[in-house]
Amino acid sequence: MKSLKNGNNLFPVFFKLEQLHLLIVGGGNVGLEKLTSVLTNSPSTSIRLVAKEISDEVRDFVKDHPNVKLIEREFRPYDLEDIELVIVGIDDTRTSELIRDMAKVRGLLVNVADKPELCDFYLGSVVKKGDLKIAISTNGKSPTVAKRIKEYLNESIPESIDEVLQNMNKIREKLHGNFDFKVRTLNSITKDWLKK
Ligand SMILES: C[C@@]1(CC(=O)O)C2=NC(=C\c3[nH]c(c(CCC(=O)O)c3CC(=O)O)Cc3[nH]c(c(CC(=O)O)c3CCC(=O)O)/C=C3\N/C(=C\2)[C@@H](CCC(=O)O)[C@]3(C)CC(=O)O)/[C@H]1CCC(=O)O
Ligand SMILES: NC(=O)c1ccc[n+]([C@@H]2O[C@H](COP(=O)([O-])OP(=O)(O)OC[C@H]3O[C@@H](n4cnc5c(N)ncnc54)[C@H](O)[C@@H]3O)[C@@H](O)[C@H]2O)c1
Repeated sequence: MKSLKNGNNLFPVFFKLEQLHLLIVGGGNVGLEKLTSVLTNSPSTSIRLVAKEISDEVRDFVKDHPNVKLIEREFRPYDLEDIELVIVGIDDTRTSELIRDMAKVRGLLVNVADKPELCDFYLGSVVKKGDLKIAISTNGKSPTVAKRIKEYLNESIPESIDEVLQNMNKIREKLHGNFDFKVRTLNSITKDWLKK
């Protein structure tokens, strides 16, 4: 059996994307897919979307999002100005590589959709229940399996998990005493959860 150590070495983080500036290049199927993923999670993210042709579906999807600026023309290097993250989803690998190189010179983080070798980060499959969010990665091995695990978790985690989170948060805020005491109390309240 392959050593588990050689598995997924990606480091998961949760970006406060609504505080960052995102450039999306491409306004077709893939552009729409990535835009959907971003706006579903972080609806008020500042997004500049540049594409030679922007589909009606993309236009329709962003019509209630004044934070998304659509620019219908070819990508130009100055599109990278004041940007922190870049997602490229165009039907032109050579140009994708050029955009990636220009972005790297500026120290930006880049995802070229469906081109793992050009990515600094991958998008994950996401489960959301109120304040709970779980992001799934298969290390690029099978996005389809990531989607299936998302569906499985969506069905098996009850919506009421958010109530639990809100209640725990209230208790957490009311607890006085030193750090050790708080940690011990919160652990003891939750210790039998999964045994029920
Ligand atoms: C999670 C999700 C997020 C999102 O995109 O929003 C996502 N892909 C999703 C779906 C999906 N994508 C593809 C299919 C068709 C079936 C198939 O090919 O398997 C399906 C399934 C479907 O749509 O049903 C095509 C595909 N995707 C990549 C390649 C290239 C390659 O593997 O070499 C190809 C082949 C292109 C070709 O053939 O030309 C690569 C990547 N896709 C990733 C993310 C990153 C790794 C995530 C991970 O570690 O699992 C990574 C590495 C980079 C990135 O794009 O960020 C989203 C889940 C939606 C959900 O949750 O419902
Ligand atoms: N559609 C899918 O589900 C899918 C699945 C797997 C892989 N892919 C691959 O992903 C890539 C994109 O696919 P798609 O379906 O989104 O294509 P698409 O034709 O729907 O969209 C491509 C977009 O890129 C834009 N574009 C091209 N060159 C540009 C440039 N220089 N500057 C700005 N915009 C530019 C086009 O105007 C268009 O908006 C392709 O390489 C495709 O093979 C797509």
